[in-house]
Amino acid sequence: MEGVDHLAHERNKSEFDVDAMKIVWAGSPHAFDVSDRISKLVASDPGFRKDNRSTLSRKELFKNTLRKAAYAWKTIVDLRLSEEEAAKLRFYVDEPAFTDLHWGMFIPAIKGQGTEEQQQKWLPLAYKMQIIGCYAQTELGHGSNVQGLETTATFDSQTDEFIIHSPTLTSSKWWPGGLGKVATHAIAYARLIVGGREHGVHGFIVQLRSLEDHSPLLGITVGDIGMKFGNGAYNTMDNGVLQFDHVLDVYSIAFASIAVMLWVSQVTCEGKYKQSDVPRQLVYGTMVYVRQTIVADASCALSRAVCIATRYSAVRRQFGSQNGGPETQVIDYKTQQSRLFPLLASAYAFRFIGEWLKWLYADVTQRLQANDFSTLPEAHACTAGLKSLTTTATADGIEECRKLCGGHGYLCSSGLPELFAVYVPACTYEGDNTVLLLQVARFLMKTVSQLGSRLSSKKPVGTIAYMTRVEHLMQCRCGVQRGFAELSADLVEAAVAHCQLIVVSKFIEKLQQEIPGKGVKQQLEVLCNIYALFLLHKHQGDFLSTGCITPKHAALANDELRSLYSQVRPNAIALVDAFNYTDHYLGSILGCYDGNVYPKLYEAAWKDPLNESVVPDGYHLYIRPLLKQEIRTARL
Ligand SMILES: CCCCCCCCCCCCCCCCCCCCC/C=C/C(=O)SCCNC(=O)CCNC(=O)[C@H](O)C(C)(C)COP(=O)(O)OP(=O)(O)OC[C@H]1O[C@@H](n2cnc3c(N)ncnc32)[C@H](O)[C@@H]1OP(=O)(O)O
Ligand SMILES: Cc1cc2nc3c(=O)[nH]c(=O)nc-3n(C[C@H](O)[C@H](O)[C@H](O)COP(=O)(O)OP(=O)(O)OC[C@H]3O[C@@H](n4cnc5c(N)ncnc54)[C@H](O)[C@@H]3O)c2cc1C
Repeated sequence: MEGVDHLAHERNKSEFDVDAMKIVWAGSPHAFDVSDRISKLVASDPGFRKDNRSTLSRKELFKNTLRKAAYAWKTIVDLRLSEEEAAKLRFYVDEPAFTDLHWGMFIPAIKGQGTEEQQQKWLPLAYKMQIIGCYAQTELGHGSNVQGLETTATFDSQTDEFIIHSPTLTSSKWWPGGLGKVATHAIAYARLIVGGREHGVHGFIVQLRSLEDHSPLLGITVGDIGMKFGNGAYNTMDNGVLQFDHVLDVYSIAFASIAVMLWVSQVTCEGKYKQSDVPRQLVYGTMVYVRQTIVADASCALSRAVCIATRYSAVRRQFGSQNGGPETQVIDYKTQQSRLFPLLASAYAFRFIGEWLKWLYADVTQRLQANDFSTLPEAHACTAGLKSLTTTATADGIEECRKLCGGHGYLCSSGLPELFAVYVPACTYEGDNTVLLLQVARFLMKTVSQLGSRLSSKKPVGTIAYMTRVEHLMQCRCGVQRGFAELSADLVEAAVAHCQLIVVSKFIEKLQQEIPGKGVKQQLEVLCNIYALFLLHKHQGDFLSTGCITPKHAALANDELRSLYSQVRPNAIALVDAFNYTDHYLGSILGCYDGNVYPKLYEAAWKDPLNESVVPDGYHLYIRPLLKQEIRTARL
């Protein structure tokens, strides 16, 4: 039944203006227009086909990614796309590639930490992709503990150059995306040594490969670190290993073009190190920037999984047939709703927290430029904490969506296994999620310790303003200061609660704005209430044990949740349509717009390479001898 909309009856039930909700989701009419146009452009171009990823070998997969990146770049140049349109094109191409690190970390690192002179030298080349960069921080032995990195950068006052060296196996750079096979340059992080003294970890721009024939420069050993989790998935990326060797050959390094990122500190020609008066934490600035983009991306990945699971739940029927009539749509089961609708609410909540964090980041950047560093600790805590919260919830949410789709969710053609495999490293990269929560906990404890302190006249503001209203924090401040490590598991829970408070309060603030479109605000209110009450329900033990609510409140919250799920039910399909995803982007038979799932699943199965022949390769060697009881004599 090609061309029939199997979900039309669901769409007819909706009680709000879907087109207006699409604008809310996109952020503005302009953002919607760009997103809509570029998504259709990508979907209609066979050059961006992606349905064969899970069956390609690593080499074929990687070559295909190189082709797509070159094709994407040609499209961007030929169509003279703006930066906003180019970023959307990358988003809808939907394939991790070296270009992400070039545009997402290498360029921002130079913009954020390089001197004006360095920016003038490197940015024009990088913008035209005449050099391709990566971000080489993590080593085999250390990722989280950045101050523990072992690579050294020793200033040689004779030649005015830095000699970069990997002194041990564990100091090999390990993981940087784009490094393995593509990057010509890296921002490499190394301990700066000047005149025999160490001055902590700094970033250096290092050329890795020849711009003529792509061979590694002298003293540089570089390659890919190998296959990662899942088929296709993140294996389109060449995460790499890199060693610098200068030990007996200073010229090898002199050959390379190396420059320290000097915004935070300076090394004079006479070989003197000068720390400038900006906080040294600004060396970590690129991570703050990327964490903020990761939060904005979480809602995209979660909404995609939720869209697939919601549409399929409306198509799928099991049990409950009355008098030979149709069986029950699984979306009508209360258990299905109680698993699915909080995820739908989370997708919207994360969308709005992403928007707010973008604003916070722009605000702190503006202040830094005016030498106002006062909000940096809060910005660090918010980006770290929200990155941790949203990526954990999204990875778990994608897996829950797979289960919500039953057996068919386990097929690659559902799109969910690959989405999970691509997404789940977000819980680790840009800071392990627990390590990041410990940073939030540290920030909270510091704030608590300053509450009521005679030495500090500062009142907590922004996301920690509520602390002045929490009386018992005043009593517990001394104990926590002494026992941080001992209490760290509990403090991580407190950090999550703090971040959830930010998400809920920013969702509520969003609803205080004018939101046009019939019924749109009402739908968002329902989702906001689901998000908050679901948390209360899930953590009711904590709320009850701390006396924040009574058992009666807990029961009422649960009743209210059930009623809210019923209100979402008729609008569920329209709420996921509002994401405005093309079938190409969703990459899922279960989530296709028209809901025509079964014929598509059946057809896709026959396209599997195993079905190219009726009798499989290997029959004569392994199956027939087994059947004929000849296995003992067969040569396996
Ligand atoms: C196809 C063609 C397309 C063309 C397109 C055109 C344009 C399109 C654009 C497309 C863009 C693409 C977008 C893609 C997006 C990017 C993709 C993302 C891919 C991700 C790849 C992954 C990369 C990485 O993983 S990089 C490595 C990241 N590593 C980490 O995160 C390490 C984690 N560790 C740390 O951050 C720290 O070291 C930490 C915080 C754990 C250290 O703790 P510590 O021991 O306490 O450290 P210390 O140094 O002593 O700290 C002292 C002090 O400083 C505070 N602190 C720490 N960090 C920060 C910070 N970041 N900011 C501010 N303050 C900080 C810390 O709290 C201490 O404070 P006090 O307690 O007050 O002293
Ligand atoms: C797909 C992918 C892409 C990546 N891309 C890049 C890149 O482009 N550039 C780059 O430089 N790096 C990159 N990385 C590396 C990434 O940033 C690190 O893996 C990450 O920061 C985690 O560090 P780690 O591996 O050292 O983990 P570890 O710190 O070794 O973590 C192991 C375990 O120890 C726990 N742990 C660690 N420290 C503490 C502590 N203080 N207290 C309590 N528990 C602790 C963690 O919670 C975790 O459970 C990438 C990683 C992945 C997976």
